Amino acid sequence: MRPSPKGVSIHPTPQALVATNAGRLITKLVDVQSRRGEATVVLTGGSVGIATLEAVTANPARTAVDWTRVNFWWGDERFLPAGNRELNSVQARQAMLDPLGVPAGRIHAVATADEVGTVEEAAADYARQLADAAAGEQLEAGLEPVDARLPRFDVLLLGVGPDAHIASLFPETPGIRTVGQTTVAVRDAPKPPPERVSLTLESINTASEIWLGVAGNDKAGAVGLALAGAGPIQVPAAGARGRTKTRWLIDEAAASQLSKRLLASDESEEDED
Ligand SMILES: O=C1O[C@H](COP(=O)(O)O)[C@@H](O)[C@H](O)[C@H]1O
Repeated sequence: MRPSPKGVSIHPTPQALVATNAGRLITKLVDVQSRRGEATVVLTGGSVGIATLEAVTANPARTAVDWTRVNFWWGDERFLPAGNRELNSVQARQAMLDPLGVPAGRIHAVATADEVGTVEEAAADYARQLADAAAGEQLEAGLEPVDARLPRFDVLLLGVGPDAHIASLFPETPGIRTVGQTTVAVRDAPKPPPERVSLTLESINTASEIWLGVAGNDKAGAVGLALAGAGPIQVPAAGARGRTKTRWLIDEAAASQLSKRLLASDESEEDED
């Protein structure tokens, strides 16, 4: 890995990127579990997101995590019938949740299109699931909430689209502008399928750590703009900010449009931990 701007890790290949991300996730979960007993992760769909889960499953260190005590949520989901292979939850189950034996009660998926009638109902149901989990966490574990409507998210994984979308928050759309609610129903998404459910940006930013995993030349413009400080309505990825840490975990191709100023900045350093 080469020296990078603060908070950015640049890996030579997508394979190196996902292998390293998987190792980081395992280490993070071991750390949170040793402090708190259980941990909560928000998953993403997309190329790097799912490959990272496959790499966790393949990593011998996975056995250091108690997978029966990790809670899983999603940053977004496509509104499709149960079992559809385009569902982020179906891909995650196949890549990691099923092979690692995560109990069903720890998996908090968005309702599918055959469970509820509309994408708005699915978004409302997801908000209720989140609020119920938050209430349970406060009652049972006595955890001080970051936001009373949401459980505590230890790590929230995000992919970034070529248009700089994160979760299902696309540039210049109502979803990225939504405030005052934890989830949002998305219609007319520019990337298929058009109907989706997403956490809002304010929900995403309650996470302790946000890790943006990005690979490929087609994402270089989005990464360059986000790290140059663009506005979140035009460049949603620019708006993701973890409470304690925001990590950009990217490959050389995705880093190819980072500004020279950023790469040469005094903040340039070897990535910590
Ligand atoms: O549709 C989606 O796309 C993004 C990015 O996916 P990628 O394949 O371009 O990496 C993903 O983060 C999101 O969860 C997913 O629903």
